[in-house]
Amino acid sequence: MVTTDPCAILEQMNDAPTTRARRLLARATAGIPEERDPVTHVADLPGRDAEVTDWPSWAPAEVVTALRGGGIDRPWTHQTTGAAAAREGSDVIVATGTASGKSLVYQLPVLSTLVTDTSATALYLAPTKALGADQLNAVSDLELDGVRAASYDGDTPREERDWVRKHARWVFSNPDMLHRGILSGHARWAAFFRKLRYVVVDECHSYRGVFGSHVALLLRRLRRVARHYGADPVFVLASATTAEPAEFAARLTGRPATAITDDTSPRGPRTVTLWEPPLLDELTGENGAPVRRSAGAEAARILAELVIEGARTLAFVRSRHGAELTSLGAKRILAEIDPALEETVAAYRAGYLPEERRRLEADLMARRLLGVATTNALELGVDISGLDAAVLAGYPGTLASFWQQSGRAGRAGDDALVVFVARDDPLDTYLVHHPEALLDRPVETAVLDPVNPYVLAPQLACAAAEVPLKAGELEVFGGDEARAVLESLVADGVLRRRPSGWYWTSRDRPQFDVDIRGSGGEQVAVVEAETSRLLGTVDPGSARTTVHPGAVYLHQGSSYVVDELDLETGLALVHAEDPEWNTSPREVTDIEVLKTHQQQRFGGVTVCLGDVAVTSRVVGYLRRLPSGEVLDQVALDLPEEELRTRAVWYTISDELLDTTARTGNGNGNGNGNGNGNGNGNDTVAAVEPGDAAGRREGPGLEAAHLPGALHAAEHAAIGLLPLFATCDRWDIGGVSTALHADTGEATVFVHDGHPGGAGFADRGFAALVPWLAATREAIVSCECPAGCPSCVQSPKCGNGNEPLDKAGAVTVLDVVLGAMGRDGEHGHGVVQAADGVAAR
Ligand SMILES: Nc1ncnc2c1ncn2[C@@H]1O[C@H](COP(=O)(O)OP(=O)(O)OP(=O)(O)O)[C@@H](O)[C@H]1O
Repeated sequence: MVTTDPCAILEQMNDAPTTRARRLLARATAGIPEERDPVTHVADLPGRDAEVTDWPSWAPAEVVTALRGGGIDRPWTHQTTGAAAAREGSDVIVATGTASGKSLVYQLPVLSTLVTDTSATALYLAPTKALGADQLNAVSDLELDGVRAASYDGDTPREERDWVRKHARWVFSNPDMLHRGILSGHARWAAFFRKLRYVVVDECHSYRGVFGSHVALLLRRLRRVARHYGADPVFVLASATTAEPAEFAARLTGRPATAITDDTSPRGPRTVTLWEPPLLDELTGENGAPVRRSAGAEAARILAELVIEGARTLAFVRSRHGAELTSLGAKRILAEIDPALEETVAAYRAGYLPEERRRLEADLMARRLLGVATTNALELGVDISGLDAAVLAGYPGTLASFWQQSGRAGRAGDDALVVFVARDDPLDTYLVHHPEALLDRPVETAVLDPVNPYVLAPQLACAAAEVPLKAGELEVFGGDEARAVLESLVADGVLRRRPSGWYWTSRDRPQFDVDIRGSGGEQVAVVEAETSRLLGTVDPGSARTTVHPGAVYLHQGSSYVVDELDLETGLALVHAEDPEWNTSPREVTDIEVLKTHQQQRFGGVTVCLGDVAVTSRVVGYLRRLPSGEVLDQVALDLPEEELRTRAVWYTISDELLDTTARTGNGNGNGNGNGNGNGNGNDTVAAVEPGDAAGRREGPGLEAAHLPGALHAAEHAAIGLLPLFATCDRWDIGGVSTALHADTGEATVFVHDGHPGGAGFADRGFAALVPWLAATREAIVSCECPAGCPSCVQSPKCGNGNEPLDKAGAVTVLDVVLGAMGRDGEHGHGVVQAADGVAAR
């Protein structure tokens, strides 16, 4: 409506967006009624000017000329500081923001050395083949004489491999190839190792969890083999911004490193917006819970609006399928407005060739493309920056990724918009209502645990097969832990102990049986029955839940349905089919405490960290529409499985529960049905009927509500742990019970999802108070009446999210936090340990 009232005009002028980012935001929210305003927070982050310096005098002129020709006129200060430290022989980790020129920090010393010492060699490792190919192209484009950079990965043709081994001086590879293709036959690489001067570990923050633990041991193996040939290479690590980079580098490589964290690259100002999609009136989810519009659908709408404004935008979506759907959604909206705009939107996911990535980068730069919906494939190492906007559909799992993705937007001198759209889960809900947890917190350090015996055992076997292990070498592999693992390897006949050390005796190479990306054991092959094409492999531990008969399996954007799962032969047969539903397994689970490593008592609350055995059986699956609507449940009969891992748990004594019930501490009037006789992974464990009944009464945690309250508290805690440990909610599980046989009390367990653990439970134990406080906050800040996916429902609940008692969960957490807070000394002891490393 046009107004002529001068006051109103003045007001409108004051309200009018002043920056481009604010104008884009106004466009994205235009037409949304105020009562459905999805924006929960807007923050304007300032920009920064570059700090440039001169090229170091030690860099040969031809190297400087080549780099200048590649577009770098003068280096930024942090680049020369890092490069100089590496040049002087110190291991370096450069942990600075997106597009801050980390590549130059290793290119400068490596290229300088290769040019001046014509026999020197270097190794570059990337977590993905695509990134390795991109970085190789960047170096090859410099056209420096004699550098002979070449890739050695799964795609390198056999006939080229010989040439690379003999002649390449800078080899671009990945951890998988280093493990299977280089270290396993290192004698053939003797000349390369003898002169190895640098090892570059790019995007090293992605080495976390079980994979990170494997890579940490792999890098120790690499150093040993290099030493065997008389070389002692300098390690240069590049990482997204991370907390405690020096400590992380030391954990990853086993040796101290100099950290470069002072980012002197220029950065434009950014407006970061937190966005919570509205609850839908027309749909309900599991157990009648309200559901929100999906983050992907919301991102499609925002993407379309920004494209209309001519803003170059990347939308990050968590799954490949989701990225395709978001791109399609945006195209559909644009087609109705201007068919020409439809062509400016595309989807991008992993598996694209380097040339395709290049084309995409070029198209975005030339504005032939304006909007791209992508998985995190465009997060690592790709040379796309300076965009107008980034939309993040769902929290990418770590703050490092959050900043990495949002850093694609913003160039010096021009402001950019970042929109974080919450998915319907507790962590995202928490974050959009607690901007400080997203915007003001230091980036977390990556969690890995190189002394996990399940990782250490196969890695030590590989190490011994490469070069017999000597007693003096064990410190770097974990000292006592390594000795214990070696003893068991000897007892099992895997290794032989001789006075001079530990020897691998078989003719076979152990590397081929050790999957560094999995958690051990034979992978299950997913094969299309009709064509016999191998689509991919699945961890043995997750095969029952991801490729059970009837499961919908997504591969590279295509959908398949599983016909048969044979666990003995490790084979899942599938056929191409794209049903409108997805599937989620139902399981029953039991947990047994094997050993308690740490225990703290706080009055009636006890918190523990220890080893557990989790036994689970998949008993069926739900078929669910993308809207969340459940179609039906299908029964399955699969064998039981045992997982030995680490867990953190808390117990509440009967007395404390009785007090709570009597004093009405908490309102306990949720909707839990308290049947308490289901059990499952991430769910309530078996409870004898009536065991809790009769013991507890009152308005607080009364018996009938207790299983649902514990179950809901457990779900929300699983959802929030990724805030404190760099894990995904799918990396961890949980079990809750009103009476556990081993603890004798009401207990909530949260456990690592991998054999031996990956350090996540340890992290949870160390950060118990802030973690449970955030869990409580996530529940109370959700507006739903009785529990929904944004707070206490879990997408992977083995029990169909029953029973769940939202209000009871708050009471449980109040009781636990109250007890820990009351017993101040101990309580604080635990909190302080929270910032420590998750080492054993
Ligand atoms: N000193 C410099 N001056 C100008 N441009 C530079 C400078 N250093 C690097 N660049 C350019 O900045 C871009 C990003 O560099 P680079 O890919 O090395 O950054 P990065 O920190 O590794 O990025 P990512 O966060 O994607 O890993 C490249 O196009 C590069 O050419």
